Amino acid sequence: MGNSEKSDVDINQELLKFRDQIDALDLQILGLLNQRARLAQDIGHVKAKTDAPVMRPEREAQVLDKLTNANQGPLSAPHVRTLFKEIMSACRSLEREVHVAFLGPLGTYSEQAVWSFFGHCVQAEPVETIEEAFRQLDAEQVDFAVVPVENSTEGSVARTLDALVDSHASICGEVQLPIHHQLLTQSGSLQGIQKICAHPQALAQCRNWLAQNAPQIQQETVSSNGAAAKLASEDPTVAAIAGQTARERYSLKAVQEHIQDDANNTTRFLVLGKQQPGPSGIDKTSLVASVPNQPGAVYKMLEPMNAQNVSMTRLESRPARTGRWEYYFFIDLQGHQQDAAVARALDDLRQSASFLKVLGSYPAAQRT
Ligand SMILES: O=C(O)C(=O)C[C@]1(C(=O)O)C=C[C@@H](O)C=C1
Repeated sequence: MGNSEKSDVDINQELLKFRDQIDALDLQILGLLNQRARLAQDIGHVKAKTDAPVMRPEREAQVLDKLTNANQGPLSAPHVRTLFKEIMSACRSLEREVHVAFLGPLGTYSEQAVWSFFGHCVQAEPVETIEEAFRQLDAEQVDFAVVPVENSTEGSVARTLDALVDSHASICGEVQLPIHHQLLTQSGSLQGIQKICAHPQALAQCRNWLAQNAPQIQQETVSSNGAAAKLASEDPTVAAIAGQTARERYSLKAVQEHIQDDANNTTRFLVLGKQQPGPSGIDKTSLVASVPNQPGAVYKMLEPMNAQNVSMTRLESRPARTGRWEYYFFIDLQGHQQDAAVARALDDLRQSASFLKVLGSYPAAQRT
């Protein structure tokens, strides 16, 4: 007994020694962070003279890329990205508060995408529809809007693609969010639960898990994951399927995490704005084109990318809503529109397309 008491004292002394060193380092880090924040304020004053945008997605992507390349651990690349994203978010907010509309309500995966892209020092404002997010951006009520554009199991979000054709917004960034559904209740157990509420897509994505683990509980569809979590927070007999942001926002507990049937379920979100980010070195360009309804027209449309050796990462068609069997083609290319090869491919495409709109060049999403 004497021995174990002694070793407890030893362990405490060892911990104290390390904690003293951490305390000293934390003070140094704090000093450095405030030096960094003052530099960001200086940049903010320079930008204010010309009304230049505060948020620079290409610069933030370069900062994160440089730091993850220089990182020697033991922190992982995602740790470094997460920490420095929040540091830049705080520094940016000292220049000016950035306002972002997202597809609400609170607690949706779109809200999670906002935090993932901008960090937590932004003013995030839920809106009811995708069209309203575009409208607020066009009316300059917000600086950016975040909307879903495709899911790895459910496919494209048609309303986002349609709105992109008419809007003046440009794509400034993207977020690839792994969708990890959780079963949430007030107590963290299924005892006394009478129904499970979720968005229809979430129910579909958890079908097998629910059949095996909660076959007797009634299921009810609601308009969003956030709405489901809100209901669960108001009623102890309701469980919700939603994500981590909803769990935190509504103080719910997880009965089980990761209940989606496909472990790689991912949703891609677009960050829309009024600015055109410059090249970051790791960019993508999105465009929408249509071609005359003639034999060989689609082949001709794609030929310039082949000729210029530009990689195409996505091709998606949508009816053009003209009633004449015409289609819009949504195309993602690797590279920035200011890169020589991409610029030449776009010039050639302009010749063959009956309609071409470059939706934006922006830093490609990196894993966090
Ligand atoms: O470099 C800039 O333009 C800054 O405003 C500084 C900073 C940063 O904290 O590093 C902050 C906001 C921008 O989005 C990019 C970077």
